[in-house]
Amino acid sequence: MTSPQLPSSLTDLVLTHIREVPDFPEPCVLFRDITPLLADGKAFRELIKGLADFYRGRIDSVAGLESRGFILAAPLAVELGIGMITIRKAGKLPGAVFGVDYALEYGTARMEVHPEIVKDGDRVLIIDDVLATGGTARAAIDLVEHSGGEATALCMLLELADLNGRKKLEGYTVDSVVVYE
Ligand SMILES: O=P(O)(O)OC[C@H]1O[C@H](OP(=O)(O)OP(=O)(O)O)[C@H](O)[C@@H]1O
Ligand SMILES: Nc1ncnc2[nH]cnc12
Repeated sequence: MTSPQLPSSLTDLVLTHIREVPDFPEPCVLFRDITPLLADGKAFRELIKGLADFYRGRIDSVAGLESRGFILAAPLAVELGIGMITIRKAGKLPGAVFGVDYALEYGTARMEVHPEIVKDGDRVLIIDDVLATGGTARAAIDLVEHSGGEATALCMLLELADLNGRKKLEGYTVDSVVVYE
């Protein structure tokens, strides 16, 4: 069975609201800045409503990845009337956490979750702004699954295809609103 495709109207909406900033945060990186999209209330609302229509009835909770993923996860969860799972960088969540270390382009990082927040068998949508090397998204899958949830789909606003992030996510549904080849 083929999985449903995000509507192309959402792709156009996002594409027209992204600002490209060369050499940020370091030389030779072309930074894709989502802040113009967030600042346009009509466009931001249209995006969240479009994503809600796409996932309605197929997921039980939305996992947002710190920090730009939070900006998308929270309104989407509210629009759908479901809960948001907060996946944070190391040392930010209080109490007992489960953590996963992962590789960045340079160095390593760690993401953490409160495992009891994820209900057994919950269909979880993982959402973030950018899929680059895929390390962050892969760590999020491991956190959700270790906590008893099902990583039903990953939604990425922007996918930087030349960094091959999808390779780390083989076997999972990855819905990217915009793919930069
Ligand atoms: O696919 P990867 O190579 O793992 O990279 C993608 C991650 O990088 C960015 O986050 P960043 O760590 O810059 O944090 P921020 O959201 O707090 O800016 C982006 O928001 C993704 O979470
Ligand atoms: N090129 C890029 N633009 C915006 N966010 C990013 N995160 C990782 N790479 C990025």
